[in-house]
Amino acid sequence: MDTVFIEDLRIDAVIGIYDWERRVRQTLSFDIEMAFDNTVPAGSDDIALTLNYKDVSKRLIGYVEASSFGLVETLAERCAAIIREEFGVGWVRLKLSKPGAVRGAKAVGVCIERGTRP
Ligand SMILES: Nc1nc2c(c(=O)[nH]1)N=C([C@H](O)[C@@H](O)CO)CN2
Repeated sequence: MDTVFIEDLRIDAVIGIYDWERRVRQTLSFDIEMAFDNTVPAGSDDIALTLNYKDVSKRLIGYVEASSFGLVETLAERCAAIIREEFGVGWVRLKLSKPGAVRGAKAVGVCIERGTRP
């Protein structure tokens, strides 16, 4: 299975369940793997035939910056749905990390897989 990936995409957002978290923006990190047949664009060297990681990144940046969910689970689910529905991706693995949220841990968060692997 081929993939297109986005690693450590950092986006600031309002996220969290505590009162103080509703008043600040925190940096989140996204690691994303998306199933895609890369032989098609490779055969023509045509950007239009790719799953364009810049387009996906820009869409997520806009969405996440405007979001204000309590749970990382909710945000991860919405982002996975955008990738699948708007970019025609059949399978996605999305890890959403909240760096520094827990003392002693480098990061905490969730990893979800949605859709069917080709
Ligand atoms: N499974 C989760 N656990 C926790 C979350 C979360 O979104 N999902 N959030 C928090 C707080 O917002 C935390 O990040 C503040 O440090 C706690 N646990």
